Amino acid sequence: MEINTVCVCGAGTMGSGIAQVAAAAGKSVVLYELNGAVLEKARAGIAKNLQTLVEKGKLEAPAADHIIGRIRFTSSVDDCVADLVVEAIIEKMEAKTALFARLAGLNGPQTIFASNTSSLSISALASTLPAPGRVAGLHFFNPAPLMKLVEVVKGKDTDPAVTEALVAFTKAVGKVPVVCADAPGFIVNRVARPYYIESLRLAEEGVPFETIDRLLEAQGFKMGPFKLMDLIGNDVNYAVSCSVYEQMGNPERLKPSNIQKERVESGNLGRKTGKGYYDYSK
Ligand SMILES: CC(=O)CC(=O)SCCNC(=O)CCNC(=O)[C@H](O)C(C)(C)COP(=O)(O)OP(=O)(O)OC[C@H]1O[C@@H](n2cnc3c(N)ncnc32)[C@H](O)[C@@H]1OP(=O)(O)O
Repeated sequence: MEINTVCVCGAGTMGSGIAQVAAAAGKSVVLYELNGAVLEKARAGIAKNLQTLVEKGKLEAPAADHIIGRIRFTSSVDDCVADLVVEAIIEKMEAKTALFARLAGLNGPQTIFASNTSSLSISALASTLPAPGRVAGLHFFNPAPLMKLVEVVKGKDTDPAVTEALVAFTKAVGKVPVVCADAPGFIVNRVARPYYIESLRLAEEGVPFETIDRLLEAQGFKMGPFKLMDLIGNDVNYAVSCSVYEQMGNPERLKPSNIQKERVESGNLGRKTGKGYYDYSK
């Protein structure tokens, strides 16, 4: 079950990063996004990332051209035919199931349907499709071109051959796969939840978020929790917080914070909107 062609659905931060990673590894990629402005931003972002690598001497200019040339940017769902479909659209189950149902009708029986969801149940997503055995999780981390880990999530019906194919694909694109069970937040988001939630509690109690970030970075964390939430996107992080909280039975210790909710409602989503906990507009 070799994966040579990849369709990435959703050209936001994660989708464009995954498309870049797959194209850089020689795969033929379709990047599908309905919103033309988002698609254009993705094209410009990938071109800029590749240009930066060229300027640093890490990539030859012709190789950069080949990488971006391997990505077909499209707003037409009819182009979404591939060996592997990876969805990285909005973190809502109904949107994901509707997309996969549509794409199942376009693709052949061998196509693998993978979700980059951070926390939604892969088994629940698969159960709505005609071939649940072809569905799995393929969870990249932000920024996808840099972060090595990928969680390969087995749903209750995922065919073992599909898991194997995704492990091989992950390695082929230069990442490190970890196969995990379909549990709330999988591994990383389950373990990381208290990093955010407890930091938000401290902020609610009046500790400045800059101080919390500074202290944790001084302890060796690459990014303090507030900088990291701004990188991930406060909308994404809040959706994951709510999803893990609900799936774990609403324990007080995992209750999402109003501070997160307020950031989402005010549109201060982090780096991608120019403002979150910090201001990136300057
Ligand atoms: C919500 C979910 O389900 C999943 C998630 O995504 S959880 C979040 C997971 N991500 C993390 O935990 C990220 C933690 N942070 C880090 O690892 C690092 O801070 C970082 C890699 C993002 C940046 O590294 P840094 O050393 O702090 O900063 P910086 O010096 O600016 O960057 C280091 C290199 O990365 C590159 N880089 C930084 N951001 C980049 C991006 N978005 N895309 C591509 N390259 C990037 C820089 O150009 C630089 O390259 P050189 O070494 O060639 O100069």
